[in-house]
Amino acid sequence: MDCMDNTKKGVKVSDNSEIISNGKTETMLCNNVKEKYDIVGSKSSLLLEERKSNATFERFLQSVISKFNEETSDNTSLSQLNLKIGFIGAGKMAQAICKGFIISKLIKAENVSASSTGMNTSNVESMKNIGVRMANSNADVMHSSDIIIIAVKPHIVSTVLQEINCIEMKSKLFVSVAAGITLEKIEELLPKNTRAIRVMPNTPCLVQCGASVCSPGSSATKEDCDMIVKLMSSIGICHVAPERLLNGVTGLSGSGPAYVFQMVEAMSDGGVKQGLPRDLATKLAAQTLMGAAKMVLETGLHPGALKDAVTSPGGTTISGLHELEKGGLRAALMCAVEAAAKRASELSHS
Ligand SMILES: NC(=O)C1=CN([C@@H]2O[C@H](COP(=O)(O)OP(=O)(O)OC[C@H]3O[C@@H](n4cnc5c(N)ncnc54)[C@H](OP(=O)(O)O)[C@@H]3O)[C@@H](O)[C@H]2O)C=CC1
Ligand SMILES: O=C(O)[C@@H]1CCC=N1
Repeated sequence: MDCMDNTKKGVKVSDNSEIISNGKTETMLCNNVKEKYDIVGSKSSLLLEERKSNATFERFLQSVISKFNEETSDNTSLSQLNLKIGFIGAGKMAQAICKGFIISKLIKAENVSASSTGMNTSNVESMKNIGVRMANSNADVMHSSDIIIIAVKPHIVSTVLQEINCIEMKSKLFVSVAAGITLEKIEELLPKNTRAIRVMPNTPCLVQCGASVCSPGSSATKEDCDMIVKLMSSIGICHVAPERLLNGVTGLSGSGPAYVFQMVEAMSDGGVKQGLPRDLATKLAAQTLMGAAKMVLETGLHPGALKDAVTSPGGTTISGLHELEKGGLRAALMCAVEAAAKRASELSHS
């Protein structure tokens, strides 16, 4: 979606599968309007000039500012709800979401509980350190929460849902982040008409830069979906999409951080081979990836156009790009998304 277009609001999964965001400005890394102004106004101004007049730029800034104000008041009203959130599973994804919510100040740590097997004491300690109450059982989490986030491995989901099925859950909203586990399966394992939503998040939720997509179940209301979009948007971006796209989302943004971590590691290795100290090489690699990603999001320009702007005729970059082509980087990334999506689909049938 073009970042100039901040006028779309509301959440819906339309019949023709159009995906509409919550209207939040799609600049994950900038929660601060001043920062947005600085970034758009300086670093990428040359690129912006190619496609935007000053008047358009002003409109863009205005929309960013009003969006920021709207988001702030939205978050305030949501935090006033004093929502009680429970995590069944206290591992990597639960911690990323949970810490993200607490850092965003949308949810108070004292309103969060979590359960786990208890065997991984570092998970327990990590949750306790951020002020989350570790419950004695999954049932305890259920009783003390309005929204229950299922964050166990996919093959454990059935066991957990069967275990808690006996509890009164009319007033509860279920959110599953488990890869591949369909809403049909989740709804089948819960009492009829239970409100459920599937979300595919990613670990950068921890640093408010998550990319999430959610699909509402058959009994979830628009209000339920809006609430989850708002919650997940407090820790990144969140779109609503038909469930049939979720395996693809899993292959792209769910698993994607791992692909990028490998790229950072490999680029850092390249720097070290050129004699750079490891710390500096890793920092430069990560900052370069972040900066490039931010330019895609902030300018709305095609990544190919941004690539061309780095690449001087007969210069250094084209030599590097040629090597990436020879190594099949683009095909490898496409295959990675495809393979991970296929695996998500297998999980739904296992
Ligand atoms: N990691 C990621 O990047 C992403 C993960 N997901 C999904 O999130 C889910 C969790 O993955 P992840 O956080 O990586 O996995 P982890 O292994 O880190 O966490 C799983 C958690 O479930 C707990 N657990 C296991 N059995 C039970 C049980 N019977 N009752 C309660 N808790 C239990 C574990 O307990 P203990 O702490 O004792 O081991 C652990 O805390 C998966 O379904 C995955 O598909 C989705 C998007 C991204
Ligand atoms: O690897 C996995 O199965 C999970 C789901 C998406 C990211 N991690």
